[in-house]
Amino acid sequence: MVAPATAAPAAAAPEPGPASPGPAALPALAPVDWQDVREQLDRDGVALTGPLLSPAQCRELAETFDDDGLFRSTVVMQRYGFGRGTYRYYADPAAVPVLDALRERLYPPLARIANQWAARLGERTFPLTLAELHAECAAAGQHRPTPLVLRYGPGDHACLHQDVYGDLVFPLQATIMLERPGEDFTGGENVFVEQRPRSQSRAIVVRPRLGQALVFPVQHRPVQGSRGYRRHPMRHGTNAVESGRRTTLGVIFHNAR
Ligand SMILES: O=C(O)CCC(=O)C(=O)O
Ligand SMILES: [Fe+2]
Repeated sequence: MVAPATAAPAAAAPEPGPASPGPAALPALAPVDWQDVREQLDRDGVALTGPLLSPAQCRELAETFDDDGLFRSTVVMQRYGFGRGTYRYYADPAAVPVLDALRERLYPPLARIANQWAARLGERTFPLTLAELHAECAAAGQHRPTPLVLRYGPGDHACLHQDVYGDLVFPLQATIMLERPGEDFTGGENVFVEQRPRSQSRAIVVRPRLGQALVFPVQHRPVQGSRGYRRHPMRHGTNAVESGRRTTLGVIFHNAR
């Protein structure tokens, strides 16, 4: 179980930013304690940040769900056996300022964690800018943006899955809670299952609050064993919503084929 992070550590210095915060200024993103994220990932396989987005920014993003012009495709999950509920892929994430700022600012610290994992597992490393990652995706035939907004009503849920969209997979992703658990909806917890080689799998349940991000592995994470690091495959999903409306933002960094 991951303890809910509520307040930013007092010692975190604010990042320099524009004097008048516009929608893309993300003043609340500054105090992310990346060392804490790293430690949570190492310990639990999943990390919960402090609030990254203001309630107004969450509302703005949740409202994008109803703007048909913003999306390249819409997936009704029950049609594919993915669960129940609807998600929509943004046609151009850069056209949504809060989303664009969020992924640009999450990517470099996540790439540093990804590269530490790569060293542990003997895997490839990743560039430190999203533009370079996307250039590599394009060279691999992966052109389509993957950030998405998901909406669930009562009974809706997401089956356990991995967000792999091609050969090039950036190993970490984030999900941001855009509504208030306990107020806007009940149920709908984020669920993770970690497969432990030659052992029983472990389930993790997390309840992010409004504006908080969950950071977790797309496919697997390195876990220290007696003879070096081993891969623990992980899948994620969403428990059924009991009441109300639940909207989240999914930020996957690699593009799709
Ligand atoms: O419903 C959720 O919060 C999980 C969404 C998800 O699968 C994702 O962000 O990749
Ligand atoms: Fe997902």
